[in-house]
Amino acid sequence: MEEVKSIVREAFGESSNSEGEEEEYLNAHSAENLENGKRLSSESVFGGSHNWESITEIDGLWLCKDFLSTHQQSNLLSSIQQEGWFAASSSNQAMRFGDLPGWAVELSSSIHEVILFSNYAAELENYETGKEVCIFPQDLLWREPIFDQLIVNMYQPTEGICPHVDLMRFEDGIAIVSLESTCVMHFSRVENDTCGVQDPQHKVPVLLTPGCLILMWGEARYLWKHEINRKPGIQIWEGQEIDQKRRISVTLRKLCQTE
Ligand SMILES: O=C(O)CCC(=O)C(=O)O
Ligand SMILES: [Fe+2]
Repeated sequence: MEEVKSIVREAFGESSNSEGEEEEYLNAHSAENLENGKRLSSESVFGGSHNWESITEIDGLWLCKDFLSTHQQSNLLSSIQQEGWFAASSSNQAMRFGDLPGWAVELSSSIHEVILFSNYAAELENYETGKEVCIFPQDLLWREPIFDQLIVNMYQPTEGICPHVDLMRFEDGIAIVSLESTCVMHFSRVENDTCGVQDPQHKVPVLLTPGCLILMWGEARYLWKHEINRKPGIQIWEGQEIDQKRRISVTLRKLCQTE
């Protein structure tokens, strides 16, 4: 708890409030509602309020549906468009390593800030309820830079991505921002011969809505494959098939250090 407070102080400056007032202020502004470790609300000093959902079956998988406002989504889309990466119809993916475009650096900072506040809210909840909740581990949050690799994917309505675990040349801690078409991402456990009891067909669906952010770390990053199958008949949510349109995703990762 003290450690988190000192991190928040380091990032946002020393509060002139007394200890009690500071606690009261943060309680009022950052922690609201946690049901069985599944939902968490936090309001940052930047005025944004964010709701997080943990996918209970998968450790290290968090979804923030309201990460980007409609306005922020259109700004992000126009920054991507201005890169001119998708001007040729043959091109549907762009990758950058090291120095990322300004808008991607800003996006990374805003992911960092939102997690920082939400982790703080989670710590307050942990403190009060005795439950352990962590949206993104501190060592990943404070690495420098937080992300140094970017992939922007543009998918036409029936296109998606096959089941995979992201390459081991990337560190733990992956963030994906989803834009345009809503879709369902499915997670399936990496096959493991030593635990043959698991149903190989079992898939965990996660609804990605425009402007949402997903975080994958730990088990979610290493022990689960993720995929998006947008072929007819697969994109079903609550019994309804979701109409598929063009979709753009922004994936941020950190390359492993090579010595
Ligand atoms: O488009 C997405 O949301 C997923 C992208 C992805 O999984 C990847 O690039 O490794
Ligand atoms: Fe991936």
